Amino acid sequence: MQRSELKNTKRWVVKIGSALLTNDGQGLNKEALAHWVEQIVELKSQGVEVVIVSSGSVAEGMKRLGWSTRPKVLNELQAAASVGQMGLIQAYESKFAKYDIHTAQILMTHDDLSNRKRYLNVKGTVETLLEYGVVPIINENDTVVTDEIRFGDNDTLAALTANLISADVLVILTDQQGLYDDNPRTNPQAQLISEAQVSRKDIEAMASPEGGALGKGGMYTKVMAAKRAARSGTATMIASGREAGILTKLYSGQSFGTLLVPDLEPLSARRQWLAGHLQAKGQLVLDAGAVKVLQASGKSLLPIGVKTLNGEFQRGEMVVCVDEQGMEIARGLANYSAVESLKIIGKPSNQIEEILGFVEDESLIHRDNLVVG
Ligand SMILES: Nc1ncnc2c1ncn2[C@@H]1O[C@H](COP(=O)(O)OP(=O)(O)O)[C@@H](O)[C@H]1O
Ligand SMILES: N[C@@H](CCC(=O)OP(=O)(O)O)C(=O)O
Repeated sequence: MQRSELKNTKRWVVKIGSALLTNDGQGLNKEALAHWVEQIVELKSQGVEVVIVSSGSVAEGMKRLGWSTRPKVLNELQAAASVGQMGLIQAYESKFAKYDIHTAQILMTHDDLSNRKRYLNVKGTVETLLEYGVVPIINENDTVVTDEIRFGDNDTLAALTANLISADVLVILTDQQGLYDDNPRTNPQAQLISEAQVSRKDIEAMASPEGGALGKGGMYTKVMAAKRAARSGTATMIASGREAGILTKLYSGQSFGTLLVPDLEPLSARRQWLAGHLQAKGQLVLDAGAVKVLQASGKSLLPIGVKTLNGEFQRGEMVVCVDEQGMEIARGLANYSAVESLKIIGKPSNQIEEILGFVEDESLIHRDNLVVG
């Protein structure tokens, strides 16, 4: 994708980060919010469907409750989120109402998306809202998630949303001009990267997880979000929400921010869902031969190629496959529970029946349920 092609795109996810929305902690910046709404209305008039992923509930809640530092206790964070979400949605709803556009609040958790039925349900709802010209406004359902299962940052949620609706473009608006070759907060000499292929390994190292006082994930989660978004062929742009008219400038192909081009083969819709299924229940450590086979041929993973395993997974649950150095190679759904798998790893598949007394499949993970990379 080139910048000049952006004006032919039809479906955008726009993520607006906490750092930006709240001017790094001064409560919701309603003037700026009105300006982004105005631009989204302009995009809609050009035929672009837009979904907003908006942070800011915790920051706005903190301001409403008179708290000056982000609480560490989960229940306090959740309380702030539930208070602040009211202000956030109210602000979007009232700004869009001026243009006779309806908004819809969608609060999601990772749990919702990892359940296939609920995932398809959310997808259907968002697509229906878009058909009716409504602007869905998505945030994490902060009040119900616990530390272990929360996304935390909204970059990941925005990328999964882009996968969910096969968006053409994911725009991540933040408080910097884009991705720099080093954190500009700590290195004033850092240079802006205007464009990069998403598969470039060095961009991860440039992006630090250190953000501002209220942002979560820094630039690292934005680069990882771009990689994730590329699974649905979605191009990502990281840009400054402080730049006047940024969304319409990007749409018209002007060179602002960082364009991360999806140069990887898009995955099928089901594989995207599988890959986005973050809650792995276990880990399989593969030998070098199995690593090679998975990477080169897209074949199923046989028990003989697994050296050890960790975790207490059941049949059908997600497991991560790593090499002997601990690097993730693939992830997929296990055909056998951890207890059963322990008995058959390192063994040829024709011994499964003798060992377990039954055979679910000759593979530990079938290729249809396996996502490599
Ligand atoms: N390589 C980099 N380029 C740009 N910003 C970076 C980089 N590495 C880290 N950052 C930091 O990431 C911050 C943005 O992330 P974050 O604070 O989480 O904001 P948001 O709430 O918009 O997600 C920037 O303010 C900057 O300090
Ligand atoms: N769900 C949280 C957002 C978390 C967050 O700050 O994310 P990010 O904007 O990616 O730094 C909120 O609304 O406050």
